[in-house]
Amino acid sequence: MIGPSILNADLAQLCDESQRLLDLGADYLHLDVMDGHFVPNLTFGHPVVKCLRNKIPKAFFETHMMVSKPEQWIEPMAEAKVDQYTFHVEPVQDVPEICRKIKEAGMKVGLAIKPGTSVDVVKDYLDFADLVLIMTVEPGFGGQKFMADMMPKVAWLRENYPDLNIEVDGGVGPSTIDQCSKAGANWIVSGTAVIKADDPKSVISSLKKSVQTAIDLKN
Ligand SMILES: O=C(CO)[C@@H](O)[C@H](O)COP(=O)(O)O
Ligand SMILES: [Fe+2]
Repeated sequence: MIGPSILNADLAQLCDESQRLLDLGADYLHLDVMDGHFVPNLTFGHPVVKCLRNKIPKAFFETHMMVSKPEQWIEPMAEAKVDQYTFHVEPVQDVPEICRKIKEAGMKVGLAIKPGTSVDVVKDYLDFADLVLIMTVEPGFGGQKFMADMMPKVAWLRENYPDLNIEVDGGVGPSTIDQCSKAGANWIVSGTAVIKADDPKSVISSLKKSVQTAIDLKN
C-alpha cells in the first residue's frame, strides 16, 4: 500500500494534487496534521480534510495526527469521514482509551512513534491497533533524510506480529524503499520522492514492486 504525503505539494491545489496521485496509482492519502505544539510546524485540520473528502468521496484517508491532544480531534475527523486516525502515543496518558474512542467513532486506529521512542512502548497496545507507524524522520517536516537505524523496529514488529500493518514515514523513496520492505513494512508513505518526481507514476509503481517482492520472498 502506497500513500503519498501531500505535505510538500502545492497546498493551494490540494484537491487536484490528491486526485492526481490517486489516478497515478496511490492506494491511500496520508494527510499530515500538525498543531505547532507537538511538532514545530502547522499544516491543516479537520475543516480542510472535510472539504477534501467532499471532493474525493471514495479514497482511503489516513490522518497522521502530529498533535499534543489527539483525543480532541477524534470526533471532527470522524465527521470529515477519515478512514484511519493515526496518532502519536508520546503525549498520551491512556492509549487504550483513545483507541477505543477512535473505534467507537468508526475509524481504524494507527499508533505512531517518533524515532526516539522505543518500539516496546506500543507493544502492549497492539490488540487495539490496526497499524503501527514507525517514523523514519523526526516528525514536523517533509524532505528530510531517511533514518535507516529505525529498521530494527520494523523488523522486530514484523518478526513478532506477522499480520500487523506496519507503516514507515519520512525520507522514503526509490533509494530507501528496499530497506523498508525487507524489514517488513507494508504501508509506505512517500512525500517528496513522489511529489517532486518527473514521473510520479513510475515511482509509485517501483515502491509497490519493492514491497510486493519482499512479501513474495517471505511466503
Ligand atoms: O509526517 C511526515 C513528516 O512529519 C511525513 O509524512 C513527511 O511529510 C513525508 O514526506 P517525505 O519525508 O517523504 O518528504
Ligand atoms: Fe506523515
